[in-house]
Amino acid sequence: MSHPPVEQRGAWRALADHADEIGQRHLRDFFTDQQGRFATFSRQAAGLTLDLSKQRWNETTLSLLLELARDAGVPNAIRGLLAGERLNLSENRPALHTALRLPADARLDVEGEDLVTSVHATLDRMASMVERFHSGQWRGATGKPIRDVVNLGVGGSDLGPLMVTHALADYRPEGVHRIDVHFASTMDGSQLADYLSRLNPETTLFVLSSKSFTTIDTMTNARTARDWLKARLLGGDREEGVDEALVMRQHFVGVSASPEKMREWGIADEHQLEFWEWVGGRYSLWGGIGLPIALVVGMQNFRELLAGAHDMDRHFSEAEMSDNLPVLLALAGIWNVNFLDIRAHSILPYDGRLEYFAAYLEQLEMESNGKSVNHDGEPVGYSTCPVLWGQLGPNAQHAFYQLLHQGTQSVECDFIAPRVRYDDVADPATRDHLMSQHRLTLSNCFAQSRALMLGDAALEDEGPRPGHKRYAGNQPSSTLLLDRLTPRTLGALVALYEHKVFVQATIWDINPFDQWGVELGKTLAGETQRILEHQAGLDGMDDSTRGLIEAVWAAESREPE
Ligand SMILES: O=P(O)(O)OC[C@H]1O[C@H](O)[C@H](O)[C@@H](O)[C@@H]1O
Repeated sequence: MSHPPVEQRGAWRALADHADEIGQRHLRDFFTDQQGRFATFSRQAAGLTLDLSKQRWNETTLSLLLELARDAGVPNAIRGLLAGERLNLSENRPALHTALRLPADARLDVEGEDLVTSVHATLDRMASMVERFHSGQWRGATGKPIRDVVNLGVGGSDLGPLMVTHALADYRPEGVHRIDVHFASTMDGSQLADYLSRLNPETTLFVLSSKSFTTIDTMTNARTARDWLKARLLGGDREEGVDEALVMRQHFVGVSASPEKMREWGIADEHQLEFWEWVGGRYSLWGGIGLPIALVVGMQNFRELLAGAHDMDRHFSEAEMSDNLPVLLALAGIWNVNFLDIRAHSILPYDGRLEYFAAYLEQLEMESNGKSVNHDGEPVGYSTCPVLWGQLGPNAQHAFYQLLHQGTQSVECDFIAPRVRYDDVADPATRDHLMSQHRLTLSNCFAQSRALMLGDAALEDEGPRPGHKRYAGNQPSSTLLLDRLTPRTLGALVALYEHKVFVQATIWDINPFDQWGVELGKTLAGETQRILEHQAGLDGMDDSTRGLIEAVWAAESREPE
C-alpha cells in the first residue's frame, strides 16, 4: 500500500507550524499559562502513574500528535501486532512477545498454530525445572545439589534477566533451597574468570542463553565453562561413575530457538527450553530466557511479572489513544525528537533496585529504533531514535547532571520511582529510617525535574548572579511513578516501554524488530581475528587498523617482564 511519507502528511506539517509558534516558549511559561497541568497531562494504568506535564507542550500539541498517530495508522498497527501479523518485514515474521504473557485461558491462533498452548507448555517445563532447583533435587555430577547458576548470554539473552533479577531480589520465595544467579556476558571472559575462581564446580550449573545459539561471545564463554567443569569433575581420583555425559547433563541448561544446535552442542533434550523465532532477543525475558529470573523469585512471582505485562498489553489494546500510556509516552518522544530537535534522552530511576534498567532500555530502544530506512528500504527524511542513556538518578546527580543543568544540549529525561517503599520492614526503627531515606530520594527526584524545568525561576530572587551560577531550565521530562515496585508493576513498566518503542516505529515507518546494523561489525571482527591469529595477511587493511594490529603483535612478541 503506498502512502505519503510521514513528514508530508497534514498532521506532521501542522505540528511543524505549531512548533514554530510554541517551540521557543520556556517550559515554566506553560505552567504559568495553564492551571491544572498535572490533571491534564497525567494518566494511570496497571499500577503506573505517568506525568507528562513537564513536557514542552500544550493541549493543542497533544491533539495534533494524536492526529499524527491516527494518520500513521497506530490503532491498526497495535491490532496487527497483538494479532500476530508479520510486521517484521525484513525477516518476514510476526513479533509476538505479547503472546508470551497471555493467560492460560486466552486464545490466540496465529497462522493455524495455537500459541497459548505452546507458550504454557514451555512455562510448565520451566516451572518443573525451577521446582527441581528449589527443592535441592537438581544435583551436580557428584551428587551435590546445585547452588550457583551462571547465565551465559549477551544482549537480549542477558540484559532482561539481569535487570529483573536485580530489581526483584527482595522477592525470593522463603523456605526453598537457595540458588544464587550470576551473569557472564563479555567475550573477554572477565566476569566468567571471576566466577570460575570462586565457585565450586560440583554445585555450579551454566545456562546457555542464546536465541541463535551461534553468538560467539556466549559460545566462547560456554566452551571455557565446559572445559573448566570437565577438568575438575572428570578423571584423576574423582568419584566413580562421573563421566562426561553426566557432567553435560547435570551442569548445563540451554535456552534457544534452535533445538538442533543445542543438541549438537551437547545439551540434553530434557534440559532445553525452546523459544520461537517470532520472539525478538530484546523482547524475550518473558519466556525461557527468563529462567534466571524464575530461579531467583520463584515461578509464582515470574507469573506475576507476566501478568503485569499482560495488564499493560490490555491497556495498550483497549484504552483510547488519548489515555493510552505507551501512545502518550511515544508521542512525547516524537514531539521532542522531530519538532523540538531534542536528540538525547536520559533514563533516571530513583530506586537502587532499578540499577540495570537504563542498560536494558538502551538495547530495547536503540537496537529497535536506531534505523534510518523505512519499510521500503528508502532513507527517512527525519530523525528517529534519540541517543538514550542513563544511570541511577541519585548517583547521576553527582556525575552527569551538570550537563543536564548547564550544558549546551537539550535533553529529555524520564524519572522513575516507586511511590512507597520499605513500609513492610518488620523492625520499626529500621523501617522509619528506610522510609525516610525513600522520601529523601523522592524529594531529590521531584526537585531535579523541577530544577530542570524552571531553572533560575525556581529560586527566590537573590538579585543578579554570575553566569556560572545560572540555570537555563527548560529541559523537558516525564515522571513515572510505580504504586510500588513489585513483579506485577515491573512487568507493566517494561511492557510500557516495549509498546512505546513500537508506536514510535509505526510513526517513523521503520521496523523495530530487526537489527541488521550489528552484522557488519561481526563480519569484520571475524576477518580481523584471522589476521591477528596470523591465519590471513594484512593486505587491503586500512592504515589505522594495520597500525593497531602491529602494535598487538609487537607487544606479544616481547619477552614478559
Ligand atoms: O541470543 P543471541 O542469539 O545469542 O543474541 C544475542 C544478541 O546479539 C545480537 O548480536 C543482537 O544484536 C541482539 O539483538 C541479541 O540479543
